[in-house]
Amino acid sequence: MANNNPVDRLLCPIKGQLIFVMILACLGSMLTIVPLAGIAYIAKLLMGGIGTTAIFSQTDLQTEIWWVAGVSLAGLIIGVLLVAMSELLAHLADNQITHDLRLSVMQRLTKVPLGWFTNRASGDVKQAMQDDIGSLHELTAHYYTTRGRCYGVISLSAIYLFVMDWRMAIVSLIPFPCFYLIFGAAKKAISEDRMKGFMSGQALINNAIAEFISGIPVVKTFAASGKAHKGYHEAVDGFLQGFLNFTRPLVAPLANANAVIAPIAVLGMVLIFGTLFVSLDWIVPIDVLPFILVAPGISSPLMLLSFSTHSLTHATAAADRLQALLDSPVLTQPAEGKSRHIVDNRICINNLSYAYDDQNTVLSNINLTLAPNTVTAIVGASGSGKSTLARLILRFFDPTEGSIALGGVDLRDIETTELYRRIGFVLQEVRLIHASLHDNIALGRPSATRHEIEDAARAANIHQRIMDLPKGYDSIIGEDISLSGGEQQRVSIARAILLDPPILVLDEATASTDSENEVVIQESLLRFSQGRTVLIIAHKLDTVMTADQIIVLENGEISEQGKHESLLAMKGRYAQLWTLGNYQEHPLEAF
Ligand SMILES: Nc1ncnc2c1ncn2[C@@H]1O[C@H](COP(=O)(O)OP(=O)(O)OP(=O)(O)O)[C@@H](O)[C@H]1O
Repeated sequence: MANNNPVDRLLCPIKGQLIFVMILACLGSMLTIVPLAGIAYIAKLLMGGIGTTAIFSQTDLQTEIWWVAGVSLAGLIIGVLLVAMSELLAHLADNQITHDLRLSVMQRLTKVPLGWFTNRASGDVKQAMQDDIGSLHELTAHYYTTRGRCYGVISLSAIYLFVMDWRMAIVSLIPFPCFYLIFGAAKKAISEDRMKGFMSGQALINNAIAEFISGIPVVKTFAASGKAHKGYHEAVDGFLQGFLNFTRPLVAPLANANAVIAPIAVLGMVLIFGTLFVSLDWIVPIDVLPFILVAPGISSPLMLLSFSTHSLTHATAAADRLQALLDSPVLTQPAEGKSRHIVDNRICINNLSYAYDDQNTVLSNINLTLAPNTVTAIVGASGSGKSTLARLILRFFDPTEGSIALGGVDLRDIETTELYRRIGFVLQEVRLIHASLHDNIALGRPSATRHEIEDAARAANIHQRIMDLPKGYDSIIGEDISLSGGEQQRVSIARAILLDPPILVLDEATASTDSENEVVIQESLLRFSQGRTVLIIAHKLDTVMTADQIIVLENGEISEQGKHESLLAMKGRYAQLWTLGNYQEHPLEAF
């Protein structure tokens, strides 16, 4: 049966190494017990135990003591070396898996549909790439060696004590099962409801903090009313209550459990029962020494064992998220060569429907052709599905029903690189990278000359703004310059223009631009779109009134379709939107 444990699946490539480091750590820590046993043995020799005076001459006794001391020292040195080696190998294994995981996540991210990113905050990806891989470090680099060391110390100590005297071993080890009894009872006291309350409180507070930080300007504006902080306060109070419910039943039992196995408590047990057994003549006083030396040393590895389960819980949650990321569905890539059948730059949308989830169909039964050399505009109320349609043409997602063909070939049969070589796009949400303005514009064509980049920037009406900067095109975004939303859009328009694609999709490409710049950009886009297949999504109807066809979307369906004049004459939804927008006829400024 396949192993579905996310930790096991993620750590599978280094499982062998982890088992090996665990065994090394176990052996190493066992050897560190040898000096304690050696000390006890030497003490017994010196005190005349084991009938030594009878069998050892003075010289033999000295030789025996040197031997034992030598073996003890060797045990200690080899033990420490083995433990150190296990730590080193665990960190090497961790480096390997971290490196491989980062690469796998990156590779996966390059294969997921672009629409995947619209559904996820970049914070999620950052959490997986940085925080979750960091949590796995606890597991790979430390958990297995810690467990190995603990098992080694506990098992060899117990065996050694039983070999020394089984009765003393039993009474010396009694505190340790007691620890688990008390600790186990405490864990049972935390019902699933309490655990859920604590976890959901934690999630609520995380969201509240994120909202609080992102909304600080608003919070400050409304702080006088005191209401703005309410959500945050409620989340904090809720978390506190959940935290108290969760921890209250734990505090006392945990303190008791820890007290029971504290080294001093174990030593107390050893001394009390040692005295008793000596008075009963079951053992001689020197027989208590191994228990004094070794039994208290079991406490800390036992505590470490119980705490190390925390890192396992943490790592399991992290592994879950990472595995989900690695299992994200990828965009199916067609067999090579199908793109060769693309005959022109015509886009045909056939009976297309799309739903983001099972319940809500966002687009239904769309039939539309975007012919080469024409500009098609999509208008409609907010939420009518305009951006979704644009994203489907860009293959951010595949249609739920129906198909989109480019030059007679289904988009699903066109390799991604070929698709984006043919279709350029400028979307509402602009993404610029932390690099120079030159590199940002040349992102899709790194071989472009400075002259070509400047021409593209001129067409997007951003050239002069860039030239006014002290470092010009070499200004690093985010370091040398902070661009406004409109300026960012103009940089991304320059980027699309430089790519020179035969098909262009513009989704509110000038939405953040002021009216003056908008007119200039619309004019340059108009020049640029000549001879291409262009799809424009616009909120402002007057910016697309000269489009070859205007599509009116209503609740995910095409309600009207035609040229500006014929749509106005229909006196339908378009005419209504035109009247509501109080637009003026000024065709020169439009497409
Ligand atoms: N990633 C998504 N996941 C789920 N639903 C979505 C997603 N993106 C959009 N929607 C929903 O799909 C519907 C259409 O959204 P879309 O963004 O396509 O509309 P729009 O006409 O472009 O709106 P606007 O003009 O405001 O940008 C809306 O109801 C929206 O809530």
